Parts: sequence; C-alpha cells; structure tokens
Amino acid sequence: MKYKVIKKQNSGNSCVVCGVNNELGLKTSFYELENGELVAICDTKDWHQSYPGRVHGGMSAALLDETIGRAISINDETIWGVTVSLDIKYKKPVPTDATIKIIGRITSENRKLFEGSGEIILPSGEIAVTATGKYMKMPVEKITDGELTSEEWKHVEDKEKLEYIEI
Ligand SMILES: CCCCCCCCCCCCCC(=O)SCCNC(=O)CCNC(=O)[C@H](O)C(C)(C)COP(=O)(O)OP(=O)(O)OC[C@H]1O[C@@H](n2cnc3c(N)ncnc32)[C@H](O)[C@@H]1OP(=O)(O)O
Repeated sequence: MKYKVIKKQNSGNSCVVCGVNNELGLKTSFYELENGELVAICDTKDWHQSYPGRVHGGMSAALLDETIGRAISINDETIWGVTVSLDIKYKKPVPTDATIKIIGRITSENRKLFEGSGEIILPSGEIAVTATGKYMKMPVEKITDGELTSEEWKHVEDKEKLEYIEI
C-alpha cells in the first residue's frame, strides 16, 4: 500500500544509523507517514555484514531500535528517549547490497516511558525482523550532556523529494 509522506525527520551527523557523515554507517532516512507510523529507508552495504551477504543482526537491531525510538517524536519532536530494553526476532536473513525499509510505531506511552514495535521489510515485501522496545523519556540535554548543535541534528533534503512510500 502507498502512504503519503508528511515529513522527513532530521538526520544526525555521526550516528551509526542516521549519521550523514558516518561513512561506514547506514545513512538511514526517516519519514513520518499519513498513517501515524514512521518508515526508515537505507541501503545495506557489504561492510554491514556478519556472514558474507547477510546483514549483521546487531545492525538490524540498531535500525529497529532507532526507528521505534524516533516514532515517539512524530507528534512531539521535543520528546527523546533512551532504550531500556529491546526484543528482536530474526525471521529471515537481511541481505547486504539491498534497499530495505523499517517501520516503527508507538504502542503505549506514559509520563516516563514509551513502548513500540517495528519490522524490517525486504525488497520482496517480506518481513525479515521484528522488534518490540521500551524507552525512558529523557531531555536530550541530559542524554548528550548538552544541547544538540545544528551540525549534529539537521534537516537534510533528498535529491528527489519523496511524496509517497510503498510498504
Ligand atoms: C544526534 C543524533 C542522534 C540520533 C538519534 C536519534 C534517535 C532517537 C531514537 C533513540 C534510539 C536509540 C536510543 C539509544 O541507543 S540509547 C542507548 C542505549 N540505552 C542506554 O544507554 C540507557 C542506559 N540506561 C540508563 O541510562 C538507565 O538505566 C535509565 C535512564 C534507563 C534508567 O535510569 P535509572 O535506572 O537510574 O532509573 P531511575 O532510578 O532514575 O528511575 C527513574 C524511574 O524510572 C523507573 N525505571 C527505571 N528503569 C525502568 C525499567 N526498565 N522499566 C520501567 N521503569 C523503570 C524507575 O522505577 C523510576 O520510577 P519512579 O520511581 O520515578 O516512579
């Protein structure tokens, strides 16, 4: 199904998942969709592997962790969180040299904590990895020992603006 993109989220500079200047990272982009979910898109590379041709399970976990963790800011971009727990199920291998999508959503929230779930979707449309996570809300200045600079957290325009994303 095709979903309208409401907003592209900011990118980090050095983050292993979203850092635009981390040459070995996944350089993932995150889009808020009309259905209230967050979708991440990235290209897996040879250097993200565990076994040859297969993305390292830790990289898949990092992608799901960040996608669920970012979903909380869809309605309020001032909310940040740190991961308290993450449960991952690896159902199918994620290939290197592929464009994959990661979906994240919030399933519950209170004053202190939020929980969410997510999936990694292969180019074939199959679900390869699923996750549920729990996060503690925390001001970003407390997580990073100071405000994020405009270099560390910024809007990066796509070469071609995405209007819709097929999931
Ligand atoms: C710049 C670019 C960045 C890009 C990134 C953007 C990504 C954004 C997405 C993010 C994705 C990536 C994110 C990452 O990769 S974050 C990196 C991975 N995660 C961490 O580093 C977290 C490490 N852990 C901690 O810092 C502490 O353990 C935390 C802060 C979690 C708790 O601290 P602490 O143990 O000292 O707690 P407290 O004594 O202050 O208690 C506070 C309250 O909380 C309650 N409590 C505690 N534990 C739990 C629990 N397990 N379930 C339920 N409740 C719990 C507790 O009872 C108390 O309640 P109350 O008595 O007040 O009622």
